[in-house]
Amino acid sequence: MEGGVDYLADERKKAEFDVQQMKIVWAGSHHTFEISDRISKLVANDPAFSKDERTMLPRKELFKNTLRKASYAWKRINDLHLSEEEASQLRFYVDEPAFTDLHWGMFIPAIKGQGTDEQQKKWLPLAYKMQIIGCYAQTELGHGSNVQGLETTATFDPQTDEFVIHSPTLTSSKWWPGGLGKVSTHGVVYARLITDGQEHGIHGFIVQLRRLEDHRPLPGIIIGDIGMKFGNGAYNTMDNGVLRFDHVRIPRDQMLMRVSQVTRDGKVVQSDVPRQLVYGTMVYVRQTIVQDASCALSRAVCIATRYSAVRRQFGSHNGGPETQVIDYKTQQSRLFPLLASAYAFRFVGEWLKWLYTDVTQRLQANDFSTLPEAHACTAGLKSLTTSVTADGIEECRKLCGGHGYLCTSGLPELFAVYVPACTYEGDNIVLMLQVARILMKTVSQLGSGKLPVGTMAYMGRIEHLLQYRCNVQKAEDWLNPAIVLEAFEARAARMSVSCAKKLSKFANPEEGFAELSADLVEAVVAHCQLIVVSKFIEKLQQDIPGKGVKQQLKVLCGVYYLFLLHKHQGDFLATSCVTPKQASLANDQLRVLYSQVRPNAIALVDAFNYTDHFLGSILGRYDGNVYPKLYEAAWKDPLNDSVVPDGYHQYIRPLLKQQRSAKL
Ligand SMILES: CCCCCCCCCCCCCCCCCC(=O)SCCNC(=O)CCNC(=O)[C@H](O)C(C)(C)COP(=O)(O)OP(=O)(O)OC[C@H]1O[C@@H](n2cnc3c(N)ncnc32)[C@H](O)[C@@H]1OP(=O)(O)O
Ligand SMILES: Cc1cc2nc3c(=O)[nH]c(=O)nc-3n(C[C@H](O)[C@H](O)[C@H](O)COP(=O)(O)OP(=O)(O)OC[C@H]3O[C@@H](n4cnc5c(N)ncnc54)[C@H](O)[C@@H]3O)c2cc1C
Repeated sequence: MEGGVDYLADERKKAEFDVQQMKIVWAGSHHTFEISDRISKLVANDPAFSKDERTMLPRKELFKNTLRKASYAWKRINDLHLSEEEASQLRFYVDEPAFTDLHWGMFIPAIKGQGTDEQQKKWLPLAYKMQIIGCYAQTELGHGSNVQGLETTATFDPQTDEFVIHSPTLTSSKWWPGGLGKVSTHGVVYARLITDGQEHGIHGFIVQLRRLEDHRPLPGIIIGDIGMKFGNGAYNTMDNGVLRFDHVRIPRDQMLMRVSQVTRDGKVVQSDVPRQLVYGTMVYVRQTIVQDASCALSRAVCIATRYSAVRRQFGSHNGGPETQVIDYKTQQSRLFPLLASAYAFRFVGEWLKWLYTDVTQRLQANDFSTLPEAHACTAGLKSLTTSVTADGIEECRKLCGGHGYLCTSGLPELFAVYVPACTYEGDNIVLMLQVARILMKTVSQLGSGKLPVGTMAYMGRIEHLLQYRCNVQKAEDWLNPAIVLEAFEARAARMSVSCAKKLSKFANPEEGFAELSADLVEAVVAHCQLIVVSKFIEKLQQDIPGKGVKQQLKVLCGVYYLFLLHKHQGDFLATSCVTPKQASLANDQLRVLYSQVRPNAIALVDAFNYTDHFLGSILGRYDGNVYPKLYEAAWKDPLNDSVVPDGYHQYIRPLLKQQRSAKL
């Protein structure tokens, strides 16, 4: 068989819904669809943004190429007078981690969130025009998760009205900040504030790192790249850096002073905003990471789904074509839950963006009441969605068999770029434990008359949820969203209450928390899955136009929650939320839903509207023309530049000769 063009054309004819309308649902609105469609094509059609050789370039060339692309992207953004939204879409579709991610994604938000109006006025215009380039320098060699444990010091010198930034130990060296190693001129540096010999916790400081004239480090600053990271190409386009300070002086007004101020005489004055706002940039980025999870997962799923329709293996009858691997039930049971998860994460990401916007507006009006909810949701959902996505990309690689292991499948690089999302912006377990603390606090306050709010509101019905009995009697009952929601609520509530009961037996609550932390993480997973399920169900209550679109989303929603129910049936059974019979009925219904996804699978991934450039995968090509393109690409590998490889005369020939003479 030559290529698979016909298979995908046939597949597209099977779709039972309006794909164009689904594209709009996926994008979020007509407006965002129009922008992302236009900008993704602009990037795809510009050879300057080609990614073809990325996995083959040595680090120095790779990095220089990233600089070239970033600078060209900036030129295009200015030449075309792109809006902020269009510019960020352009950077997204260029699809190459770069210092610009940290400049726009963390340095600017840190100044916006933690700087006073005056500081914003001074620094933001420079940053917006990229007259300075910034990074977010928090993590150190010795501490990342434990932010309170950071060792860099910022000591106020009242004589000169300056802070002295210093790295007192090797472990206090800043280590990991993206964009720091080779590019940033400035950084928001997190350090321990000391005035008059007293410590006042961790604060952010704007520190110039390199001279604007010749890019050399300023006196007292040692700076460099931390070295190669996992995978070819992948995150090695980023200059994650190391930074040490030897008594570097900065003016007092370069401490970000929205949360606390240091006066001319060295007094620390707390403003009325909570100190947790120092962590605000992380909350913002965690929220964007949840949105990004649906992008990364949908990309892998798009590749694996298209290839599964092209690939045939076994099952030929009377010389007819073999079976498309997508028709194997095992393939469907691994692939379709990931497809459903991509949609689920899209909608929960949309909701989280709304929540974050709402919290930001409240903060501006000095209403801090929803900050704990924002922290819990961003931390929990960041952990859940990145873990599922990282595992999901690897599963998609396996779903593509041997060819998935080739760099030209796009999957190895996608995995290597994506997998640190489980670590950066908060290690997933550390963040889950943050949510666990909030859950336990909520449970402990249940009798006090203080009603839980937001995503914890279901805990307010604890008596009912503890007595709940699921009344599913036949498989189709599992299509009822009210039944499903209650089952997920009861499971999450019972797991939390069970942890709280065990905790209460410890004389020392901290000891108990440490001892039970693995169980607590499981309760948090149940709570976060409930959030995702409930936001998917809420989405279905909206008016969704387009023939068959809502119906397809209903099917995907069912796949999402029934797959979770099946995978975690141990939880549901152990907490007596469902009986073994009901769990078995759920699985029967899940199989029915898989067969409803099957004819629509290709159209459902087409709805992501990804260009071949963005997908970067021969297996995931829109036209399905896989084999000729794989064959063609092999010959482009530098190893095939010559028929006889370099090293033949030195290593192969002597070996063969030796074996020949041994025979003789
Ligand atoms: C279509 C769309 C596409 C979009 C595309 C966009 C693309 C996106 C891609 C993004 C790429 C990003 C590139 C990578 C960047 C990586 C950057 C980093 O890693 S940078 C480095 C990232 N580094 C990390 O993430 C470090 C992780 N570690 C931490 O965050 C903290 O150390 C800690 C939270 C674990 C503990 O902190 P500690 O101080 O010991 O705190 P305690 O436990 O004692 O709690 C005290 C109280 O505070 C509360 N609270 C806590 N946090 C927050 C918060 N954020 N807020 C509010 N509240 C918070 C807590 O609940 C408690 O409340 P209460 O009980 O008193 O009421
Ligand atoms: C690609 C990449 C980019 C990054 N970019 C930046 C950046 O731009 N700026 C920046 O400042 N930082 C950056 N970081 C650093 C990143 O934020 C930290 O690595 C991250 O927060 C995890 O911290 P850690 O390395 O200290 O992990 P550790 O906390 O040392 O984790 C090690 C292990 O210990 C476990 N563990 C730790 N604490 C606990 C606990 N209390 N209970 C149970 N288990 C625990 C963790 O689960 C993990 O398994 C980046 C990191 C990466 C990988």
